[in-house]
Amino acid sequence: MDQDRPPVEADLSPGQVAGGWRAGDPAGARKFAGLGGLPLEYGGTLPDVTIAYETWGRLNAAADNAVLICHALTGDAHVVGPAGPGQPTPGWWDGLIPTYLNPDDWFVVAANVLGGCQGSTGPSSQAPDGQAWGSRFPAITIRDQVAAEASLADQLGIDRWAAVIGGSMGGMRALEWPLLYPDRVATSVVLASTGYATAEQIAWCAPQLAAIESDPHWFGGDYYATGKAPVAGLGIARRIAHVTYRSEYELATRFGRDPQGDGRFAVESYLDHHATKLAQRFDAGSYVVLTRAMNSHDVGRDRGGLSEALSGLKARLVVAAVDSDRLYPPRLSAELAEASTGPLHLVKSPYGHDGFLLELDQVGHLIAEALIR
Ligand SMILES: CC(=O)SCCNC(=O)CCNC(=O)[C@H](O)C(C)(C)COP(=O)(O)OP(=O)(O)OC[C@H]1O[C@@H](n2cnc3c(N)ncnc32)[C@H](O)[C@@H]1OP(=O)(O)O
Ligand SMILES: N[C@@H](CCO)C(=O)O
Repeated sequence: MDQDRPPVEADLSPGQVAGGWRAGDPAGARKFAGLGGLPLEYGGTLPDVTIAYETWGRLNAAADNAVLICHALTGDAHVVGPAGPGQPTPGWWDGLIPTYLNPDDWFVVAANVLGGCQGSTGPSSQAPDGQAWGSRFPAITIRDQVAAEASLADQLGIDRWAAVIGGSMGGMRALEWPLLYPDRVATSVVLASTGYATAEQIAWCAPQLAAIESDPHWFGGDYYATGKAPVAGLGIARRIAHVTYRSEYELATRFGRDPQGDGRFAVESYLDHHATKLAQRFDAGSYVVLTRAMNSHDVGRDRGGLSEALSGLKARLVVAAVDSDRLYPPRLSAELAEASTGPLHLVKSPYGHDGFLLELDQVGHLIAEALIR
């Protein structure tokens, strides 16, 4: 089998989850906050919630220099790196700190999202009975994820964020923050995101969920104790998703119809590579839970619709779209800008949705400008 193709079976060592971090792994720069029970939007309370986070800089005496960075679907708290012993990996937004967010000025916080697999409570975490939550992990929403971040902010002594910044799923949280907590956010920066998951976004997620859930090693979500993991299904999900993260133009000009010696088109090999990489670092259960949370996203829910929800927004909203983004097309960001009566910023990029991660100079300048008080 080609080494870039995820194996059909992943044999795991005892206690290991394919991808993802587990208690006992080196924490590196990560810190952990025990939040206790978290009431959930759909009802019930998730007990013993832990949120993993990293910080850069210091909270000033006025506690008015705190900035929250919200990661996207497969990101984590490690925005930039390396950041210390046991943390050799680069971050997913390397260069943002200190170039555009100087820790001499700002206290920057990034948390692994609720439902994730990089130290925060998710389906691979232990439930009170000592077994992994697995299929028992409750359905969560973007609002639940923001509520967990608010509880973390309480623990850190942050009453109000100078800015909450995020792209894609992180942008959903950056948008929900000032709606759930109007007095706790000065500025929200929402990148390559939307006010609600559209039919097409939900549609792209459907085959991804089906791929994972039909993997013979999924076991209804309770694979954690089996010694196997649904890496084939997760890899298929990533291949589908990754095409939506890039533009047709980029794929055409970068890969064309180039064949490889092994019979694959270059673009097939590229997708295989990303599938393998994700399966090595991410938990399929978290992928499912977080995908469903994104599908639930609708800031207009129980608030009279999008325009009504945004009409009373107290925070300043900075909205930016990537001009070549086919997953979160600029028209969705334009709706946000219009409803909040602000401008729509366009990031110029050939890369598509991932442009919010790759066009660091444009995005960094936007963030730095948004932070000018
Ligand atoms: C260290 C960590 O894992 S931290 C991870 C934390 N989370 C995240 O990063 C999530 C957000 N990140 C992402 O979504 C993506 O990684 C992005 C947006 C940063 C990727 O953006 P890009 O820099 O454009 O990478 P790109 O899509 O071109 O992929 C490059 C990889 O494809 C490989 N590749 C390129 N062409 C081919 C090909 N024809 N066949 C096989 N592999 C290929 C490259 O060798 C490279 O491999 P590497 O990443 O193992 O070094
Ligand atoms: N490449 C990003 C895209 C999701 O918006 C991620 O994997 O998190």
